[in-house]
Amino acid sequence: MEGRDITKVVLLACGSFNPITNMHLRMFEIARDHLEDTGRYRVVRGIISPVGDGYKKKGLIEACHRVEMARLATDSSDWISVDSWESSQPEWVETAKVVRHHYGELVTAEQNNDDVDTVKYAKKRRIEDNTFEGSSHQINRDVPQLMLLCGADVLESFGIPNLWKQEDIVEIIGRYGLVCITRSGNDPHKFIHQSDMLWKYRKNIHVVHEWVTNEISATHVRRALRRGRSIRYLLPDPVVWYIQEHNLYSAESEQKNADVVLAPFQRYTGASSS
Ligand SMILES: Nc1ncnc2c1ncn2[C@@H]1O[C@H](COP(=O)(O)OP(=O)(O)OP(=O)(O)O)[C@@H](O)[C@H]1O
Ligand SMILES: NC(=O)c1ccc[n+]([C@@H]2O[C@H](COP(=O)(O)O)[C@@H](O)[C@H]2O)c1
Ligand SMILES: [Zn+2]
Repeated sequence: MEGRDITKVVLLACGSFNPITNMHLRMFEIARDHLEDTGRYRVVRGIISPVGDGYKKKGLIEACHRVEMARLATDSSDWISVDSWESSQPEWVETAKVVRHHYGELVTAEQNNDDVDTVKYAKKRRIEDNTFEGSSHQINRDVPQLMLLCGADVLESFGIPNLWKQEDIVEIIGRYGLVCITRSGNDPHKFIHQSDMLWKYRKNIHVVHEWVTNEISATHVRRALRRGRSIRYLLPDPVVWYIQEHNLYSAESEQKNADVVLAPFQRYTGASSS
């Protein structure tokens, strides 16, 4: 029987995955080891949620390809999977909403589980009031805790004006939790220290130091492809084959959205194109 004070965790990674790389997959493994090492958590699942085309990031190729590549990359994992809900929405979805959606799915799954498990069904549901920010929202302790998983560059992007709503950051970190993997060029501890808001919720931010620093980035992979260089061993072979088969990533695809303002800036400033 699992100890009462071990919390089940589901990790959710949001991003472009343009394309997915080995480092995206490593993030999950590193995060799971770190959380489980504390003795407080058991990581039961990892979800990759590729952003929709409406994000309008420069060089972002169609979601159907990014989702399929992420599926191929996670085929061999018994705990990481891909979810296409976010990418199939007609417009770009704020990350806080994506987190909310997945938490809702976990609650529904737990309720269905209760319905078929009569022992569990008879049991008094352990529901406690969530005291977060005085919200009346309830947390069911049987539902795993959902944490957003990201690299330190995403954490530092919280400081870019008009990119994130402050209340969204508070919700993601204060209500759910964040696991942040170090990335060279970023100093998440310093960033948290310098932000009063992040400092307030620092206990919900798990900074995971990656000692085997790995500079793989999707930008590097796309650049190598444009130059006809090998990308083998930077991403799983089935993803390499998929890219070759569909002739993805060219000088032309890198110009996609070049004149378009990134969706969050459009939404928060009213700007549409440059
Ligand atoms: N090498 C890495 N180390 C730590 N985190 C990473 C690394 N590569 C990607 N991530 C994280 O993975 C998530 C998805 O990132 P994203 O799809 O932007 O990949 P990327 O490699 O940064 O791509 P791009 O170069 O196009 O920005 C983000 O949270 C990002 O911080
Ligand atoms: N305000 C927001 O919710 C907000 C702002 C910027 C990026 N994001 C998300 O962060 C991720 C960043 O991905 P990239 O690092 O590939 O740009 C994406 O999933 C994107 O949707 C969310
Ligand atoms: Zn990135």
